[in-house]
Amino acid sequence: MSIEIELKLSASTDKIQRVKQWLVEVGASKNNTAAIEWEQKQLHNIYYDTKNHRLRETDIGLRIRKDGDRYIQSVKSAGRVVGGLYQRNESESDIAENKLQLELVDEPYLMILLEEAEEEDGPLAPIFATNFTRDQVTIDYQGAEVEVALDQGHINCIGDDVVAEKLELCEVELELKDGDASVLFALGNELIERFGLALDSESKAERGYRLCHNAPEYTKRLNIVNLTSKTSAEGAFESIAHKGLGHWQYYIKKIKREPSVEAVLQLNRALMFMQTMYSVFAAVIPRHSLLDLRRDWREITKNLSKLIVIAEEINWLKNSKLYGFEYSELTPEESRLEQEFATEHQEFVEYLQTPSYNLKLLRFSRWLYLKKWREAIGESNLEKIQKKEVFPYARKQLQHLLRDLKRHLSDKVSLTSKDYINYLPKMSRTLDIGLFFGCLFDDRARREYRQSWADIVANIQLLEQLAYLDKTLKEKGVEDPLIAEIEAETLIVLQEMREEALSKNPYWN
Ligand SMILES: O=P(O)(O)OP(=O)(O)OP(=O)(O)O
Repeated sequence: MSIEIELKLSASTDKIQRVKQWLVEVGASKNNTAAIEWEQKQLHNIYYDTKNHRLRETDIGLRIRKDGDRYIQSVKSAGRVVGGLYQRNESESDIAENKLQLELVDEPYLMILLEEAEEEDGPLAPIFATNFTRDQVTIDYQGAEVEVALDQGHINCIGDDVVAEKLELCEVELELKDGDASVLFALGNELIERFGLALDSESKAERGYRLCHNAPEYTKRLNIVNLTSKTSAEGAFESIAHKGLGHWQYYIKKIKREPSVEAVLQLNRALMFMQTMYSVFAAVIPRHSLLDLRRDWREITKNLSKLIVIAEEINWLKNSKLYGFEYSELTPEESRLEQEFATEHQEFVEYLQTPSYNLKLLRFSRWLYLKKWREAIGESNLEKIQKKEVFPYARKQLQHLLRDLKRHLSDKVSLTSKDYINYLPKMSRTLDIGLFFGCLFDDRARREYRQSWADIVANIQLLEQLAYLDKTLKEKGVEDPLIAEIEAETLIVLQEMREEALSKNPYWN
């Protein structure tokens, strides 16, 4: 079993030709000898799974590749994707014929998973195929050996669970064969700047499943970060950053495919999550090492901001209907929002293809992958933060938050809708911090405690929705006393809820 480290960039046919030409020039001028040698292959790959796609669920890709006269069976784990950089476990074995031979998988753990899937969920059968031409060359780039593959072809479904017939493939893959992973970022940077390629965090297998797996899509929510009490504060920071970035990437893939309001709201969640992370870890990760990155994310946020505002308004109107607030006067407003959303969506998707966005994401991925903050810390402090335990740190942060909550939401002060709404971002940040560190504490106690605060947040969101509805209706010359009634009731409920929430013993004590 080996670990594959690979940077993937999406391209177009003409860009691929230009990349090819450029690599010839770079290769030749470097060695000062003859042109680099390209190898061209026709690769035919069939991906297997059980009928209910059990392997997909376990994030395993199983395929047989036909490469000339060779048949190669490979199993890949989903691993970790940072920007377009993939780190995956991979097991490859030559097989005599076009037939799975699970006993050849050299990682016992993976072999057991595959055999179990077959025993419990039926035979492994072909699901989809990728057929592409690969132009491949190994270059020496800044002292490292990098295999560059230019892939062009298609993904096709096999069988009857078909969504669409064919998906085009056109991508550049940079695989590190020897040397430092930082070189992949440098080469990726060059390819984005020169040819406008875009980072791609969706593997061929993922795309194949999307095309051929007719399963309903569910909303993936940001959930608790996986930490143990042995994790250092620095390690916790990394896990949280990966979680935030993973959420961002997931919904970027979705938004590139379709104009989804939910995806925009979730992207906003990812941005808030990462912002909170920076402030919570200010004592661990020096602020000055973050300046450029924060500026980058601010600019990305700016490009998404209009879409966020429209998505929120669409969402408020939709939710209001669920509460029974339906007004024919608002129908033109809804259509206007839908239209604006479509236009802004188009613009944002175009922005996602620009070097400006892709270089920023690459910079962040590089910083995270290569733990670049360490350079700003200095030897002695580095040792300190590596030894700093997360548990006391987490407690301190949670305690600090509670003090702030008590100050603002004490049952002694009476609060208006506006006060609550103004406090909402802070409340949401508080819940995120619970996700950062929750894993370190008793799960039941944590859930119970969190629920009281989550209910408060849900009610404040209702107030926010009512305020928007009221304002929009008034603009149309409509007044509905029911809105004020529900608002008053919600304020009473919130008063009781905060009394109860504040009286509970926090789970970290
Ligand atoms: O040839 P590989 O192993 O890089 O695999 P692939 O067919 O390019 O697929 P992926 O998108 O998983 O790298």
